Parts: sequence; C-alpha cells; structure tokens
Amino acid sequence: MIANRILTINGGSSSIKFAVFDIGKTLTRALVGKLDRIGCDGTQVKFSCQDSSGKHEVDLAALDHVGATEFLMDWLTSNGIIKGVSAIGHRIVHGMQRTQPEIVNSDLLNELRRVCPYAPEHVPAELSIIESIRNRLPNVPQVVCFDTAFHRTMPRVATVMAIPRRYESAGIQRYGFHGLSYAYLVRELRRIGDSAATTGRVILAHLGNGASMAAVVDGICIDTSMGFTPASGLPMGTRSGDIDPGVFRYLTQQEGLDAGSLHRMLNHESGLQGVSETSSDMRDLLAAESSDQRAAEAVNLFCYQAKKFIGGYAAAMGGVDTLVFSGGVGENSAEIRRRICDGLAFLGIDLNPSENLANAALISTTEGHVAVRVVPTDEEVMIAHSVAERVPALQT
Ligand SMILES: Nc1ncnc2c1ncn2[C@@H]1O[C@H](COP(=O)(O)OP(=O)(O)O)[C@@H](O)[C@H]1O
Ligand SMILES: CC(=O)OP(=O)(O)O
Ligand SMILES: [Mg+2]
Repeated sequence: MIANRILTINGGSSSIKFAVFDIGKTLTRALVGKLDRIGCDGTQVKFSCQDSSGKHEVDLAALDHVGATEFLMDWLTSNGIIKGVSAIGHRIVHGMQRTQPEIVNSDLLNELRRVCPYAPEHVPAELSIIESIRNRLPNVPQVVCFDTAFHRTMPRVATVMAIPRRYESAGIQRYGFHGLSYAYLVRELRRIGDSAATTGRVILAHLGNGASMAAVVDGICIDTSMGFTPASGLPMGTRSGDIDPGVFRYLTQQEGLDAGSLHRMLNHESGLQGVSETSSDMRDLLAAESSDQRAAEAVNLFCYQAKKFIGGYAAAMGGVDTLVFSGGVGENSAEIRRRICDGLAFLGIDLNPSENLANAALISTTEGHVAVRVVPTDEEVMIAHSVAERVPALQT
C-alpha cells in the first residue's frame, strides 16, 4: 500500500471536525474543516474547510451525523482527496478502562456499542460515523483514540463516587474526558522545555464549549473535573457542570420532568446558555454583559467556578508550577483568563497584563512562581500520531 495521508475525524455532539495529514518524516496538515450544527432540528449544517487553495464553505440542509459524514466523504472524494487517504482516525469520547488506541473491527464496534449509555451525547454519533465510513471504504483501516485514556492513571480517591459501593460494578465512577487535548498539552509543555510536565505540578484548563480541567503530577493525571459523563465539573456552553443531586428530585416531583427531559435540560439548556438565556457562546456573552445582567452572571459564574477548581487542584497537588489555558475560550479570551486568575497571587499566579492581552505563549510575570501559559490544543494531531503508530503499513 502507498501510505500517504491520514484523515482524522473528531465527532462532537453537534459537530464533526476533520483534518488530513500528509505522512512524511513528520505529519503535515494539508487540510482542516468542520461541519457544524449537526442534528439541530431544522437548522442548516454548515461545512467549512481550509486547504492550500483557500477556504471552502457550503450551507447544507439539516442533517444527522450519518448525513453529514456522507456529505464529507462525497466532498473529499469529488475533490480527489480520499484516494490518497490510507487510514482514518477518530476521537471516541468514552473508552471505559481502555488505555490505548485500537484498530476498528466488528468485535470492537460491538463492544463500543455497549459504551453508548455511558456517553449518550457523543458515542452513538461517533460510532455512526465510523460505520458509515466502513460501508464506504471497507479496506481502509480506522483507528479509535479514547478521550478517557489520559485519565486512567487517576488514583482511586479521585475516581470513586460517594454512592453505595455496589454501583461501582455497573461502571459508575469518574472517568474524565478531553484526554486527547490533555495528552497534547503535556507533550507540548515537554517540547517547549517546561520541566513541570515531567517532574512538577500542572493544571491544564481546556475551556471550550465543553470545559474541564486536569491536575497532572509528574506527567500523570491525578484528578479531573469531568466525571461519569462530560456534563459534570465546570459550567459549560450548555452543560450545567456539578449540580446538587437534590435538584433532580425537586424537578421530577415538582415540575414533572422525566429522565430524558432532565438529561436534555442539563446537557443542552444549562451552563452559559441557561444562565444567560441568550447564548452558549462566550464571545456573545462578553459583548453583552455590560448591558445584560444575565450575560454578566453567566460569565462570572464560569470564572468563579474555574477559579475554585484551580484552588482545589493546587490543594490536591500541594501547589502548582504551571497553569495552561487552552480550548476556544482559554486560547482566545484574555478577559476570562484575567478574571479566573484574579486573586490567585497567594498561589503564585500573577498575570502580565500585556502578554495576557496578546494571547502570548507565556502570560505570567517573573514575580509569580507559576508559569501561566496559553497553548492552542490540537486533538487532531494526537489522533494522526496514534493512527501512524497503530497501522503498521503507515510506519516509515
Ligand atoms: N476571542 C474569544 N473570546 C472569548 N471566547 C472565545 C473567543 N474565541 C472563541 N471563543 C469561545 O470558545 C468557545 C468554543 O471553543 P472550542 O474549543 O472551539 O469549542 P468546541 O468545544 O466546540 O471544540 C465558544 O464559547 C467561543 O465563544
Ligand atoms: C468530552 C467533551 O465534552 O467533548 P466536547 O468538548 O468536544 O463536547
Ligand atoms: Mg471540544
């Protein structure tokens, strides 16, 4: 087989991000793109893609994940890209106890179908993408990379849930997510020579639509804010984050919500969207907060909870040497970083305002003991590396 390109697919609950890498001595990104607003009733799906010839954008009808995948594969085929693809890699949000990327076969797909109830927002859609590609390209190897794998090093004290022990056998525990992003950030810290990624205490903040943090000691994850599902921890675009279980009883008894509507409310109508009543998008809220108290409250709630997680992880690790901001909010919003770090000088966290405003790679002052960094994450390149390692024909 002539191995020359890897396609990566990062299927989210309402989006598919994709990239194509040329395989040479290193992996070179040839193309990136995204399909947005998948499965949103009556909403057009937007396709956008950037390659060396420029940007391509198409407005599509409302589509589910299979329809969006079919469009993507048709587009890649008609543009002559798919014939160069020798292997395909996917992010799978939940892998239970799995620690390594795996090549897809029928047995693995059957096993992963059993994982669906653990991450119903993500895994069914991710599997439907794999199956649709498999029908089309049965001879192209596909590799799955698990978001949970990074967190498998967490000690029991961080994974056990304080409910009756018997539920553990049903798999109820903290798993943690955003692991491909965290693995990339640790790798990047090492590449730039931050020794805390090898021997030290690091807090990684992946603040995007989905938002979480991880505490990493000597390169090993010891705790993370997402738990049994990606709905817990920090408040997010539309997810509540941590919530008092008493709310479930109240809402089921007083408001007549059933399990399905509770799930929908906590995953799709909560977080920034729920509190602001206008938008799940941090940019919209920052623009509106001076004239809209609800937007201001949503932003403040996000920053306050993020600050508390940093304090908690500093306590868990006995201090912190490096703090990393990543994800769409973490990489781009100086204002959010400023508010999160405000008042954390007692931990040695002190931002340099001009570097912070410039989204510089290092945004802390020399007076602070903590190196505060902005590192753009790259889940796609982590997937591509895993594909190159797992598919023997691709190894150079
Ligand atoms: N300049 C910015 N200022 C504030 N928020 C931003 C900025 N750029 C992007 N964001 C926010 O990043 C979030 C999306 O993050 P991203 O990591 O791209 O999402 P996803 O989880 O879908 O991958 C949105 O809330 C968006 O408003
Ligand atoms: C795991 C998770 O929450 O992923 P995303 O942020 O892509 O929704
Ligand atoms: Mg994301």
